[in-house]
Amino acid sequence: MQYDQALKVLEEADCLADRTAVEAALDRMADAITASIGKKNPMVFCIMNGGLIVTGQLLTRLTFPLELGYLHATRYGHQTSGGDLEWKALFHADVEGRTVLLVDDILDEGVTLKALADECLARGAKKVLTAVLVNKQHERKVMPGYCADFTGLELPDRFVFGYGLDYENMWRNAPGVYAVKGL
Ligand SMILES: O=P(O)(O)OC[C@H]1O[C@H](OP(=O)(O)OP(=O)(O)O)[C@H](O)[C@@H]1O
Ligand SMILES: Nc1nc2[nH]cnc2c(=O)[nH]1
Repeated sequence: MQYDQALKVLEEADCLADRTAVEAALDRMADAITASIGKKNPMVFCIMNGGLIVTGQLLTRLTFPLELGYLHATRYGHQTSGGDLEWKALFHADVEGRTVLLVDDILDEGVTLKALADECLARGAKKVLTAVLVNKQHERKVMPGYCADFTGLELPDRFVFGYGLDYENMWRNAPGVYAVKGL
């Protein structure tokens, strides 16, 4: 996307959660995560690329011992609807017997998070928990009622960007969660 076009996208977008709202959501998530697994010496996995900012900002709020790693899988690319999940980076850590926390930007249909959680369990993780900044509200989940263990924001069924979420690979850096005009 060209520079001017990208500026127009942000200008015309609807801000669904500004920086203050996102920060408050991250605070709430961190408190709930700490209460749940603060004493479990968990392995935390950032789901790349979208999970980068949420994971980073969440981690500075988690003041207990943990190990950090990343997984990379994608199913949207430049599209606004998902396809087959493609692994970009496979496991490089041993999760056997461990408590695992997967952190991502969004749970839309839940295909990505469920596949990664299933993979952790198949590799012997003792418990797998999931955390997302955004849950998109609709009835197309991978299983009825599928949701993350820790959710920051419940947002409507629109294509969103910012705080790690991209629109055509741009604006992951936008300082809020925005919905693309018309999408
Ligand atoms: O719940 P789902 O319908 O599976 O969608 C959620 C996934 O989609 C996005 O990833 P994407 O495939 O766009 O890759 P990216 O993280 O590199 O942007 C997002 O970061 C989630 O991982
Ligand atoms: N950037 C972005 N990625 C997604 N992946 C699944 N849903 C979305 C969305 O609304 N925005």
